[in-house]
Amino acid sequence: MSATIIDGKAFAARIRQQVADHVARMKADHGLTPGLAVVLVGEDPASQVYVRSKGKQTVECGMASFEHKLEADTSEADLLALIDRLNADPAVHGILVQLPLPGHLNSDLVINRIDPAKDVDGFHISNVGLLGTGQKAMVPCTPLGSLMMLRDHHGSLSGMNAVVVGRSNIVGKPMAQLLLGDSCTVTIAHSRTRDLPAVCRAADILVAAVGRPEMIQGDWVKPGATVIDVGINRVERDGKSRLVGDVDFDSAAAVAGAITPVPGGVGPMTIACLLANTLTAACRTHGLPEPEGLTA
Ligand SMILES: Nc1nc2c(c(=O)[nH]1)N[C@@H](CN(C=O)c1ccc(C(=O)N[C@@H](CCC(=O)O)C(=O)O)cc1)CN2
Repeated sequence: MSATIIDGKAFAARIRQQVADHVARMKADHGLTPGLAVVLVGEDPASQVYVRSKGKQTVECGMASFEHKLEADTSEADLLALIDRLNADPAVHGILVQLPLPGHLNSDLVINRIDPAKDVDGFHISNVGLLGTGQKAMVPCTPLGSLMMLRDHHGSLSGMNAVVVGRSNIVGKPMAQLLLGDSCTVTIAHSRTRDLPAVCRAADILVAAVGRPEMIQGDWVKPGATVIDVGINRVERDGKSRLVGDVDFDSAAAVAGAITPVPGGVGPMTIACLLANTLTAACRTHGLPEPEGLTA
């Protein structure tokens, strides 16, 4: 292995410390405590773990955490009514509805009910449009965390060839917009892209967000490229359950210049950026200066 390992766990800890320091100053100087409301519908085990972590890390940063756990058969009307209450609550600066939602609920309708100023996931159509037009937006947490790691590693990304494999609204599309905003030449590739290995081999920055375990092989990676692996896939190996990314780590790390591991890469940055977005939302709501280095 020759690649530098980009340590998302350590990076996320630094972000959380920056958030905690800023929150402490906000309390002391303005008597304000940022608040994050997280809504979980149903009992998906992975979602329960993520929501617990979000609540714990929110409190550890000195912010207020409001958890709303609803039954799996909650009606759309009841969920929308809860969002309306959170939109109107001045103690709540950020609202997040944990995804995926149970099948009977329309995720687009639910997300677009959130006040865009409190949409700390950056999934509301207004924030999608603001990001796409290069305006100040709430930015989705996983792409924001990936961008922070890339900026930290490279300094400027200007002029680099970036390939994003995956076209989801949550990761692939906003990641491409952010890289374009940093003046990369961006290609969005996907499962139907012709000669996907050759497209990937042209990338100085390769972002894998395709949701297929270890699909991207070492011989798809340009020597010296930076590989950001957004995939989190649980697979069975030798009778044990393990997490792997969308990149075949060992073969890619032998070729890449830098690579994020799974676990311990992009994943921890997702929650750290959620905390940063909650702080940013609170600052914007109260007309205070935004935290430096924690926004796109
Ligand atoms: N409303 C949202 N729903 C979902 C999002 C999101 O950003 N907003 N993202 C994912 C889940 N997610 C946060 O919600 C998330 C996923 C993974 C991690 C993480 O730290 N992963 C660790 C491994 C954890 C493990 O052992 O299982 C890692 O990669 O090191 C944090 C948050 C879907 N839903």
